[in-house]
Amino acid sequence: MGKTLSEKVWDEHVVRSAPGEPDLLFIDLHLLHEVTSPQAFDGLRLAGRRVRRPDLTLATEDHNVPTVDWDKPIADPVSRTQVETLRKNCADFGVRLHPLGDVEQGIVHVVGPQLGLTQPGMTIVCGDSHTSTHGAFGAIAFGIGTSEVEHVLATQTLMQPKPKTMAVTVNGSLPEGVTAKDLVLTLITHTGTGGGQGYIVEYRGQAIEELSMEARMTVCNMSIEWGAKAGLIAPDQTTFDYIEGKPEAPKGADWDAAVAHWRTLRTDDDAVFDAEIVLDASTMTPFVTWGTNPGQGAPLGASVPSPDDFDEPNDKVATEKALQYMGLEAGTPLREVKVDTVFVGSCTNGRIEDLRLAASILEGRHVADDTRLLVVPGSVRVRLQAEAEGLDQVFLAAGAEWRGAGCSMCLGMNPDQLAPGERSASTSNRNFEGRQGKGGRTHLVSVPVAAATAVRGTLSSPADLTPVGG
Ligand SMILES: CC(C)[C@H](C(=O)O)[C@@H](O)C(=O)O
Ligand code: SF4
Repeated sequence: MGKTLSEKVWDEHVVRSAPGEPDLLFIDLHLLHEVTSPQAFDGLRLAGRRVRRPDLTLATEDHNVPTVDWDKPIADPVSRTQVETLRKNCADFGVRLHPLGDVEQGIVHVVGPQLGLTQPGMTIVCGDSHTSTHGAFGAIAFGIGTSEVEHVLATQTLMQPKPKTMAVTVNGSLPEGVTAKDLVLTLITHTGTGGGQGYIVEYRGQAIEELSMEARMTVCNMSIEWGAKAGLIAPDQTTFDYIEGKPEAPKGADWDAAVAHWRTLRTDDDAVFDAEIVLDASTMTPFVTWGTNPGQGAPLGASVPSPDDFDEPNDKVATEKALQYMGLEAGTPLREVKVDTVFVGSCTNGRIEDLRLAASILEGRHVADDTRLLVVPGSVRVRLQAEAEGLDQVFLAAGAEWRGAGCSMCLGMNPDQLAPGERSASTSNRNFEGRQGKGGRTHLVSVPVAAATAVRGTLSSPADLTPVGG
């Protein structure tokens, strides 16, 4: 019997396997940030150990950094301590760090791919659940806890039970204006937030093959939001073209050898998955969340649901609770929901293609009165590229705030936060209670929906906008 893609990558990394025990895996790339690494380094210090493979370890500052005044000392004492601790740890242990102010600084899941460090067939870990993003390149990539971070720092290996395999096959093509974000939000509402639990998921099918690398990252990013251990996509020409020429990509004969190997990283025709979900992309529409988990979503053209719309008692209760927190009334058309703040950014949708798309919609238009738009590049490189293309000028002319790189309003660990009761349309990946600030209300949306919502002030898609000059 053949093997699935994830089984191939897994098997290539097993250092030790014994019946009834988790496998010991070699880790090709270990990414670090300021939030989940301090105790891990403390553990090394206590045990008198060094970092086993600093050459396979990379750190960046992203969660606690401000997106304005980044050349000044960090004002918040907790954030400042986190960042300073990372700097000291990286200096003490010889780990490469891209700090605030460095041209390679940014969200860890944006930085790895843009440096060409993220490559097909790798095992990649980070003390961060959205490490699944890197699966877009055909890597097994997943988040780990702080004690596991310590283990990987010390040994460059990790104990892991082999997950089951699932295929998500997305047939057909996405309609014009419908994005990877709509696809993955649709999937999560279909499966629920626990639907992927215990599985490594391979996304495949025509709609997935047609996605750009950055759009594939958007899909894989949200694997954890439906409980999957990891999500990956078989590497193809789109993948190779994206990696080629990146600073850390293989060069010359090494490149040819790498691509030859990467071409073998496909699920064999006779391989069997433990489970499969089949979706049709051609029926998908702009999709937004109305609730307090990423699985509480609906097409933008629908109305806020009522608890009575659900059969399961748990779903009824969850809906009632979510509507109360979100300050929404059942039956309200989603397009009438008024939004205070729009956030374009995060490791889900903070890359250059996202900013180009947002700018293409905002060009010649203005953000609605009483609405605030924050555009936050996922990395300094993304910021500089956007500025070279004049996208910053489009954002500023539209009345948006153009910020520095970081996680920003994706989560309330830095100054970019919602006020209690404030409502956002956000291109990030989590809408939990308080995620963007205590009492804040989050609607997860695609980039086009975010941009159109900023212009109209209510949840909208570009199709709702009057033509520029019209
Ligand atoms: C802070 C970090 C551990 C966390 C994660 O694991 O994902 C964060 O990045 C998030 O998105 O919630
Ligand atoms: S952008 Fe958001 S989801 Fe991504 S790593 Fe930062 S906090 Fe986590």
